[in-house]
Amino acid sequence: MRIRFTKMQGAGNDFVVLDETRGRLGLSAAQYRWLADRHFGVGADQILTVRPSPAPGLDFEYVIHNADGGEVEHCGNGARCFVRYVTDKRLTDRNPVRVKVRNGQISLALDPDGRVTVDMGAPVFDHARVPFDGSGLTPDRKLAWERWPLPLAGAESAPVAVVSMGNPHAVLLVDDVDLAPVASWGPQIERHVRFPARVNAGFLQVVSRREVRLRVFERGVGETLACGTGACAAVVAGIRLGLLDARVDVHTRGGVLTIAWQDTPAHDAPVMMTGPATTVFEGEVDVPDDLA
Ligand SMILES: N[C@H](CCC[C@H](N)C(=O)O)C(=O)O
Repeated sequence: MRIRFTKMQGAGNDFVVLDETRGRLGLSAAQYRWLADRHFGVGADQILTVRPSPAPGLDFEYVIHNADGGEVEHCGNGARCFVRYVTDKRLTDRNPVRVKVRNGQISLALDPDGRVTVDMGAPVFDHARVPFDGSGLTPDRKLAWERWPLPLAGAESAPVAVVSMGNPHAVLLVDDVDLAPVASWGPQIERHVRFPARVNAGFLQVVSRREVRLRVFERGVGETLACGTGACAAVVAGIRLGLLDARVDVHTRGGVLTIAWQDTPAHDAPVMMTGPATTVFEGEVDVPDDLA
């Protein structure tokens, strides 16, 4: 099947963007995997699909597939590229743009300086909705909020803060992200039995109350250069742990994201994320129809 696509990136998290506003492509999980494959296909961390509005008051539907072909609930860096795409392609003249994601809706705005600000919605801490199974574990409460000692291979346990941004995140504090056990702990945490839907694993280094460094081993992908929802989850966790102020610059390996969250007694304020969104190239490709 010959398809047109647009290659984009937000802080180095890269995407193949597909336009289904004039009809569905009907791609399979194997075809999404092929598109994301950096050797046999185009290459991307996620595949983003633009679909027409599913309901009044919404402008588009935003569908996300990880490189492993699985559909997921949310992608923050992808949301910024989404609004850049629909604006540059003149699919809308609205700003902000309201889009439906799997678990709700979000608002995306193009800023005058060319960056993009996304209302990422409120974080979720209810373990059943992450989902996370903390049964039988005793949380560590040395800081202002709880961290759960996730049993890993050997005698190790990873003290994780658990938060959902629509998609699940486990956030660990590390002294230096460059020395963090991302390659060894990342896969163990991603597929840990206590995260029944798997999880994105964030390694957070607090530089100051307004500056952090972050690496994320993403569910369904592996380590990416940046993770937007991971940056939101890490800052929210850092604020609840009492370590961060309400507005934080997150230094990722692919660029800087600015996250703002005003914590309240109900912890239900929306998280605002600002960062770059860039079109790299346009292309056409023949996607094999006979993939296993
Ligand atoms: N790997 C994530 C989806 C993409 C998130 C990330 N690329 C972002 O910018 O938020 C998951 O399985 O929940």
